[in-house]
Amino acid sequence: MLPLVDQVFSGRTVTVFAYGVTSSGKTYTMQGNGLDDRGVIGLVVDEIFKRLGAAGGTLSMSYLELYLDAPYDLLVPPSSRRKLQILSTSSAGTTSSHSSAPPLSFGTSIHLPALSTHHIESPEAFRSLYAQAAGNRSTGATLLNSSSSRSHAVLTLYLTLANAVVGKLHLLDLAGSENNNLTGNNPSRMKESSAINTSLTALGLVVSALNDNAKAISKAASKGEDPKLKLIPYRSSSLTRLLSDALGGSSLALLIVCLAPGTKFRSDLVRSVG
Ligand SMILES: Nc1ncnc2c1ncn2[C@@H]1O[C@H](COP(=O)(O)OP(=O)(O)OP(=O)(O)O)[C@@H](O)[C@H]1O
Repeated sequence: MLPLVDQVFSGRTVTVFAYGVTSSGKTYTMQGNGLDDRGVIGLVVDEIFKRLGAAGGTLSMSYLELYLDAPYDLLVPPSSRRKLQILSTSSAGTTSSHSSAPPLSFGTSIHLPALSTHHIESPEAFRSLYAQAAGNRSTGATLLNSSSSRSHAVLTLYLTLANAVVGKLHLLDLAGSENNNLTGNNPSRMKESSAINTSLTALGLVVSALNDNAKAISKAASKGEDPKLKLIPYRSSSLTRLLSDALGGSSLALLIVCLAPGTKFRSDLVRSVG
């Protein structure tokens, strides 16, 4: 993780995903279990604050969930919960139905004008805000996990350094891919499961198209030709749309694959690492 924090401090956009079948430990990996057993999020925030002392600068956060493919702000009280609008900036630089981007923008071409951002003064302040927000996340019981995440959670840390460098870190706890025969899902859980599986497929197709394009570019370069590039299907889900700036280009991503033990997860294991 430390090299990725270096990259955020040099102004890159970095994304860390926890991916895997339901109940494989994605939430545990990302958020840990208290101060003595910190997950990726707690460890990264502590590291950023350690470095901020020397570099000078500020840290802010936003935290949203994608539930049934729609974004909701986790940092507002549940009573104020409403679906957020995702706006795209056209190539001409104007935002459809909005003229200017918020100062801390989710992406250079994607904006969520109503998404709240919060300045964080210390790791303790972060922990308090994060704990409240994590409690607002949509969870439900399945046969495989009594507290299964029914949404993708996207925590974004916005770093603004004294030297004007701006870096961004997305930390994603993806909802788990699900086999309804194993989870014993009821009809509403099946609707959630279908949205989860559809968006994970969309993410896989984006990554696959990016890899194909990278290969096409290097093959064409070796022959001195122009590469034939595929259209990247960012618009096929809210997840890939939100992350369109973070997947590809000069951005970096790390996929943490969580594997569940047991023969019943064999095919999921093969798919996850394939
Ligand atoms: N490495 C680990 N050490 C100890 N407990 C773990 C570990 N990984 C997971 N667990 C426990 O296993 C259970 C399921 O883990 P978790 O909720 O993180 O799975 P998940 O992949 O996020 O599931 P879902 O996709 O259904 O939300 C939790 O009770 C969690 O505390």
